[in-house]
This record gives sequence, C-alpha cells and structure tokens, in this order.
Amino acid sequence: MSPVSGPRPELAELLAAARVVSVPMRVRFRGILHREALLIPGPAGWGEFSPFPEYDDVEAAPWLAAALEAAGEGYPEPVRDSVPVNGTVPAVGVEQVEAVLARFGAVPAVKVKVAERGQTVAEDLARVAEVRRLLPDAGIRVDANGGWDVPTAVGALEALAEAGLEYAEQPVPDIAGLRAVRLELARRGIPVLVAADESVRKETDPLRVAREDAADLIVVKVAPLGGVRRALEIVAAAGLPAVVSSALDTSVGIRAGVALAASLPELPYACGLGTLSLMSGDVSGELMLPDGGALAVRDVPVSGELLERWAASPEVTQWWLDRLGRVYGQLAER
Ligand SMILES: O=C(O)CCC(=O)C1=CC=C[C@@H](O)[C@@H]1C(=O)O
Ligand SMILES: [Mg+2]
Repeated sequence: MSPVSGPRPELAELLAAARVVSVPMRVRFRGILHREALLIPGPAGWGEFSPFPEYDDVEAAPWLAAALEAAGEGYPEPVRDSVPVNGTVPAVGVEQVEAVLARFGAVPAVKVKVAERGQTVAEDLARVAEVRRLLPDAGIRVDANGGWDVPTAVGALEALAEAGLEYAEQPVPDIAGLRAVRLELARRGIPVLVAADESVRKETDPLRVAREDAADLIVVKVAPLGGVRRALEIVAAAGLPAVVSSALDTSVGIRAGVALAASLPELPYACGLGTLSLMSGDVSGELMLPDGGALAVRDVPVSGELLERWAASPEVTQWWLDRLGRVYGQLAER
C-alpha cells in the first residue's frame, strides 16, 4: 500500500490505499456498538473518513474533504501545545456513571447525554446529579441531541440548572426552537447557555444559527464541517465562542480535532475529544487519550498491526469503498 499523492488524489489511488476498520464500543453511544472508519494514508499523514452509516452521500462529502485535508495537507500552525478535554457520559444508568467517568481520569468538565429516546427527564436528572456528586468541581454540560421540544427543554433545564451547567447542547432539533429556548430561559432567569451542534454541522448554512441569535455558543467538529481550515473559518465568521468536539473518531480523527482546538484563537471550553475512552480499540499504539484532563498536540502513528486487528469484514469493507467512490463523485461536483 502506498500513500495517496496530494490534496485531491485520484479515486483509484484512494481506493487502493484505503483501509477499513470496525472497532467495538465499550458502551453503546448514539445507538452504536461498533464504530466503522475508512482510513487514508497520504504525504501529510492519515486521514479519517467515517460519516455515520445513515448519512447520505451529500452529508458525507465534507467528511471526505476533511480526510483529504489531513492526508494531503496536514494542519495549520497551532497556537497552543495541549488542549483541555471533557469526559463524556452516554445515556447510561446511574449505577454505570462512576465506571464510565473512571475511564477519562481527571477531567475539568463532563458532558452528559440527556433526552435519550425512551428515557425520562428524571433519569437525566439522576445521571447529572451523580456526575455532580462524583466530581463536585467539574464543569457539567448536557447534550440532548435535539431530543426535547421547547417546553420540555425549558422545564428540564430549569431542574438541571440546580447542578450548575456550563451550557445545554442542542436541547431541541431546530434553529427556531433553539432561539425560543434561549429566550424563555432568559425570561425566567434560568442561568443556562444554549449551544448549537446539529444546527451547525447538519445545516447547509452553518452560520445561520449565529445570524439568528439562536445560540450562545457553537459546537464544531472537523469532519462534518469539511476540515480544520473550514471549521476555523466558520468559527471566525460566526463570532461566537466555540467548543471543539469529536465525531466518535479513531485517534486519526481525534488528532484532527486537536489540530482545530490548538489553532483556534480562543478556547474557552474543554473539548469533547476524549471519546476514545468509550471505544475498545484504536488504529494507533499511541492513543489520543487525555492525560491529566488534556490532550497534547502531536502526530499519531498508525499501526499496521492494529489496522489488521480491527479490519472490517470483506462485506463491510466493500460497502465503505463503494461509499468512498460515490462521495468522491460528490466532492468533484463541489
Ligand atoms: O462532545 C463530546 O463530549 C463527545 C462527542 C459527542 O458527544 C458526539 C460525537 C459524535 C456524534 C454526536 O452524536 C455526539 C454529539 O452530539 O456531540
Ligand atoms: Mg452534540
């Protein structure tokens, strides 16, 4: 296998060089039990292409642009040499919270998933209270992934605010709803900031949320936004504080997130880049796992042996190669 040649290599080169892995999760996260990723080697390093399976080819295109940036160009100059990282607690039962947190070590902040389908606000409150009990001084943010409607969000956040929240990520699905939640929280004097995630990364216009004053801050992820350079431009144009987060990537994708966090002029919040702790394996022997609540800015060597160990089945590999071919076609049209 030879590395692909430049920023926009030929499709045939990409298909020949790509490797596909499937890594089991330690805990179910957004319904996922195995994380699949296609990795591409290039002159600047490895790139990761791992849009979630349900994404169509148009939504997957920026993920490929990000992978090609990593492999072909590498990253801009960092302005810091390490980035603070938050722990991430999936929508697990209270009894599992301590074990999940233990995997992250000492972290300055924790993100807690809430509003999981089939669960109640009472379960969310209990999960957040348990995090607060275990880590009295940590920043806590919640992420509803758009799972509430406006009244439920306001009610839940009023109750959750007791634990002291840094912000609530995507409490409702749409931009108008985010704005409504933000206004209602302010009207009731509930001290919770609203962050937009899906309303940035899944919108055709990632700046709409900022223009419409619908959030206090934005969550930015390298792959869905089309690369580190594009994400930097979006943050600058949005003019809002930004939180860098992962897309549940292998160390290769986490490295890209670290590059973004390390290049932002301001980094007011810990980054959601500790998610390798939720996975049972990786493609690097030097995992991008937080140490002392931070990730160092460094390159990630990819191990041939680990690519073999986690190699996806021939069927899954073919599915990803077909997808790569189709999405490459989308990119060419952009
Ligand atoms: O931000 C974190 O702490 C971890 C990353 C994380 O929560 C996510 C990663 C990948 C997919 C998303 O559904 C999810 C998110 O909504 O932010
Ligand atoms: Mg989110």
